[in-house]
Amino acid sequence: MTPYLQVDHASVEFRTPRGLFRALDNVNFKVSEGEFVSLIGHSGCGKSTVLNLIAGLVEPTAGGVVLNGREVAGPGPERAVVFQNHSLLPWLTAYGNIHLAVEKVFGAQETAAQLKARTEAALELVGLAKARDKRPHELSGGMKQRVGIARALAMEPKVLLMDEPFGALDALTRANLQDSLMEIQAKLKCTVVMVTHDVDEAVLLSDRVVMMTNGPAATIGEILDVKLPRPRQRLKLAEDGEYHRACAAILRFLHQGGAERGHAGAALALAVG
Ligand SMILES: Nc1ncnc2c1ncn2[C@@H]1O[C@H](COP(=O)(O)OP(=O)(O)OP(=O)(O)O)[C@@H](O)[C@H]1O
Repeated sequence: MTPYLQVDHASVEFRTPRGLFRALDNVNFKVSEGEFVSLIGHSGCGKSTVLNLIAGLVEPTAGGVVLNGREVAGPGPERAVVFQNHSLLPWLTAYGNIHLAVEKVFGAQETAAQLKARTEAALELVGLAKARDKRPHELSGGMKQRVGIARALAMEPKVLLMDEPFGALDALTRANLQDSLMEIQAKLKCTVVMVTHDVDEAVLLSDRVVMMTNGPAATIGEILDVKLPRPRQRLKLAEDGEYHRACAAILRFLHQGGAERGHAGAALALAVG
């Protein structure tokens, strides 16, 4: 079967003042349509570079990315990105930020009423209908991330790319948004690739977790299937043996395979113990 999305034996080198730096080496994995895949690995290993490669923001030096049978050759509206820091335009309201993206993607073929309906539906989807007229400085961190997610989803992307979307949020807001994301994904059945540092988050949300080795020249170490039925409820998972086995497998990889000997390994050993 042809995969929906494939990072196909991709390598990335960056030019630096000290010469070429090989960030990724022969990264190869496939994602099915509607699947939720997380990328996890130690800080600086190359997770964002993989995501940017899929987004078309970084060019591979070897290999490539194929989406739905077509080679990715730059950014496109069928691949929407949500960053850790919301990246909203400060002078526009929540409605305005989403509407701008909607207009860019659908403006040429749809009426003003249709664009308005799309924008309102996206606000509704993330539970922000009442905050539509607020500007980013009037919104909490979690609300800003919700607007960012709504803006990305309003573009009806084939693939939603998320780079540590909840990394800057407190634990409760984060849990809340994770639950919303699971509901939204169940409803829209979109394909998601998400970068995270958080083992629990990866297991809770993902169908598969792609574990990366440390850089330079990072590559895929292992891929874990998360065999937990959906819908998933975090409180029930706390007592689920399969959930704990999945978390332990990732921690083991990060500790043994992904971690450099030294500080990173020691820190994770504390987390496991
Ligand atoms: N434009 C660039 N030029 C030079 N080096 C870069 C560039 N972008 C990334 N790198 C390097 O490539 C490596 C991978 O970076 P990347 O941001 O993908 O890692 P990451 O796993 O997402 O990190 P973190 O978890 O800390 O966000 C790092 O060593 C980084 O310094």
